[in-house]
Amino acid sequence: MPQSGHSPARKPGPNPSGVHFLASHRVAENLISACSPGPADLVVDFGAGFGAITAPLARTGARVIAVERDPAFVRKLSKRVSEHPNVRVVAADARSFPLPRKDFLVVASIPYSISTALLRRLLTPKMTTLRRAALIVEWGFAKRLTASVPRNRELAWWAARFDLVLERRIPARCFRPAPTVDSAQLTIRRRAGLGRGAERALQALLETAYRAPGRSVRAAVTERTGRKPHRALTSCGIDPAAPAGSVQPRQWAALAISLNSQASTR
Ligand SMILES: C[S@@+](CC[C@H](N)C(=O)[O-])C[C@H]1O[C@@H](n2cnc3c(N)ncnc32)[C@H](O)[C@@H]1O
Repeated sequence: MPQSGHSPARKPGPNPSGVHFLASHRVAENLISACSPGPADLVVDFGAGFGAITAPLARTGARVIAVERDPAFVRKLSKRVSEHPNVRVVAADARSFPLPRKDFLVVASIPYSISTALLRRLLTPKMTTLRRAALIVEWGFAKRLTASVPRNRELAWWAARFDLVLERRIPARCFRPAPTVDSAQLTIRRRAGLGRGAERALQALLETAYRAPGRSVRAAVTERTGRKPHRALTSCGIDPAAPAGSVQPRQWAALAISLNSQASTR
């Protein structure tokens, strides 16, 4: 996270301008324990820098991929973790680095500037293999992501399929140099029970709902399914007369599961 800008032309050094390194072991440990990685896990650290997170991750025995774009940091980090064969340092851009095809975790303090792009890569695809993530992100960004009612369809899609939790505030003083704003620890876990069919139902529901978020959820679901949804809505705790844009992500997830199971038993 904390990075107010990244010029590809800047000179590497111990403290390149605009990059804020995590300087708190406790914050790194909290982040790692939110995912509890072990030797059976694959963990990706995006924007690994000098390894404030990669180094303690290495000691968990998990297989670690540390992705870092700056060649000078890549060299230093490779040296630092050279005694850990479970760590691979990759010189790459986190926005295009190929994500693992098998189940993986992410533990990272990601640059502010790529937060949205990275979350889009991790949370948008239907076929994502991300199981869990613990991220340090900018405080305001974490608040928007975890709002009880998502502000748009993309956030609703992420928050309905993944449980997004703002765990704690991380004061700016935990970084060197300190950024101007605080950060947050965000944890991300896949919701159980949303299979392929329910995900398709969810996508269709959100498309319809967010086309006219002020319209009642009853009207949106009726349009989508062609059926009267009263019982399905109330059993998921949704007021049928409420605006479609006011439904909470976990309610959308429950509704998609319910509508999908009704469709498959008819
Ligand atoms: C905020 S620092 C965090 C460094 C380290 N994880 C820490 O906590 O101290 C962000 C790091 O991400 C790297 N970075 C910035 N943009 C990147 C990108 N698109 N892909 C990969 N790394 C990037 C920067 O070079 C920097 O090392």
